[in-house]
Amino acid sequence: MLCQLSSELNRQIGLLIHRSGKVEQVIVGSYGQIVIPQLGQIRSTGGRLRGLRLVHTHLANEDISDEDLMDLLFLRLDLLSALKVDKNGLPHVMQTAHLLPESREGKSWVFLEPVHPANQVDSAEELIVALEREFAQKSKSSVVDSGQDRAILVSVSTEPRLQAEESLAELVELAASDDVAVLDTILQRRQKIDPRFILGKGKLADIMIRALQHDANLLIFNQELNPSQIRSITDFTDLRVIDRTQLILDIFAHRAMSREGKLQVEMAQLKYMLPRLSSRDDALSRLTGGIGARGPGETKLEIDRRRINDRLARLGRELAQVSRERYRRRAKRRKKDLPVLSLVGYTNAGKSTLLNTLTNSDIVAEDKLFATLDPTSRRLRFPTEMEVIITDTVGFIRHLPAELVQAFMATLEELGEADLLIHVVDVSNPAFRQQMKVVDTILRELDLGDIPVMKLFNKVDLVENRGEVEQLIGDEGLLISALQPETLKGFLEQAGSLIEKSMQ
Ligand SMILES: Nc1nc2c(ncn2[C@@H]2O[C@H](COP(=O)(O)OP(=O)(O)OP(=O)(O)O)[C@@H](O)[C@H]2O)c(=O)[nH]1
Ligand SMILES: [Mg+2]
Repeated sequence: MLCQLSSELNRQIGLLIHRSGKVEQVIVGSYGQIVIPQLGQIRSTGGRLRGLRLVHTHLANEDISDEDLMDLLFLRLDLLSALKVDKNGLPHVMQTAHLLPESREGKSWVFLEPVHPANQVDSAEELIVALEREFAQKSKSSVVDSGQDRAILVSVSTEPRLQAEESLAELVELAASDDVAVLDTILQRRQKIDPRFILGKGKLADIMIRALQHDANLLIFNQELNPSQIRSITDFTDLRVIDRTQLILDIFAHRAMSREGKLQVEMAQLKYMLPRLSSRDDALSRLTGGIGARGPGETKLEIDRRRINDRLARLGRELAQVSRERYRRRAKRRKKDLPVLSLVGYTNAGKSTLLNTLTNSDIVAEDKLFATLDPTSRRLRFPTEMEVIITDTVGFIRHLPAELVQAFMATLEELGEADLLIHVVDVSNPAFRQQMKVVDTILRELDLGDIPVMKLFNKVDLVENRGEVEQLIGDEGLLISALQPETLKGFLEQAGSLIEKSMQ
């Protein structure tokens, strides 16, 4: 009957069929194609596939087309069948394609043997159940914790390859630091970045396939996305989409311990959200699911601009209060007139570890980016009996979100009181030169150019060719390992005499 009607109308007709057998939609197309309407509301089975299969007619004896396959892919249809109609309006042959849990020869779909509908003996329902099971098995092995976000990281870059790769590697670390399971990374280098989708539709389709095969629920982009980009990519892929800034903000939201830190992070999150509120729609509500939703997230849907602005004003006042308190504490410390030595450096360079080793302390130091958010101070006694205050600070990172720079300005301002800055560098990181540049730039921006800086090249125990590194560094700084106290002697001597000089 489908074929007959289709033939009489001279238009393709399609049926979207639920697994229960119920026909969900009848779609009437043109002679050459049908357009499937938005399926948002129909999703019901909760599996990896959509729970709908499409059976539609082809009038010109054409095979399943690329457009058909795109529908199969993007709508995650259970099956897609094309029913060829002959000149008399009778069914002629049926072609069927379905998605694969694992790509074969670069293809993520496969065709079944074409059959005449009258000879169709295989059960579509059974095939779909088997497919679902395979998808589930394929992704089960890598599921660590069902509550964990499972992400594919995407970087579209105009930078040279090496730099783009390093930057993506850093995104992987950021994600891991936020307890996100990284399933796959995609790096694309382009001359120009697509303003709507960031990357080409073909590549986006590729990402879709991988997301489906890995059972990912999140896409993390290495560049900042504007609200409409988030929306178009979300609509296109049906995945939650966030950018690097949101990821960093989320890490900060997790880590902030002190009242001041918490206030600062909330402020940064709200500031980031504010311009993105203009398109009050799905794009935002999707953000409430996980990353990007912590901190001020829960009531996001009802919050309007004014309430955010009110909240920001209040946070500003509270922060001012907290900084006054901190200032008083600092003044007290100053009275004792102990010299201050501040550790600065790229995140994960080993600042906290060094402070621990030097002062026999036990502050948090771990292999995560932004382990330290709240500044910590300790007393340190030099072999010469001189006593100083040593402070640990939040680590720096390239493209530090502007909102965060502002938020942490107050904490970083304290660096202005340091008598000596210790720039800790992770020399075992291939990107250490670039990381140093980032730190230098931020120090300049903070107007700390006048304070003497001493460079410590840390983690030398991880370096394979020590001689080479020694040559590379020359007298730029000292090679140390924060884990090996015996390597710190030279540092203590130099720092001691530098401070004594500066005190005279
Ligand atoms: N092998 C080795 N590992 C080190 C050394 N110094 C630090 N680490 C490790 O590097 C990781 C990061 O150290 P942290 O002290 O937390 O680094 P940080 O600079 O305070 O980092 P943030 O607070 O995130 O900015 C930890 O896992 C440390 O154990 C070192 O000299 N050698
Ligand atoms: Mg630290």
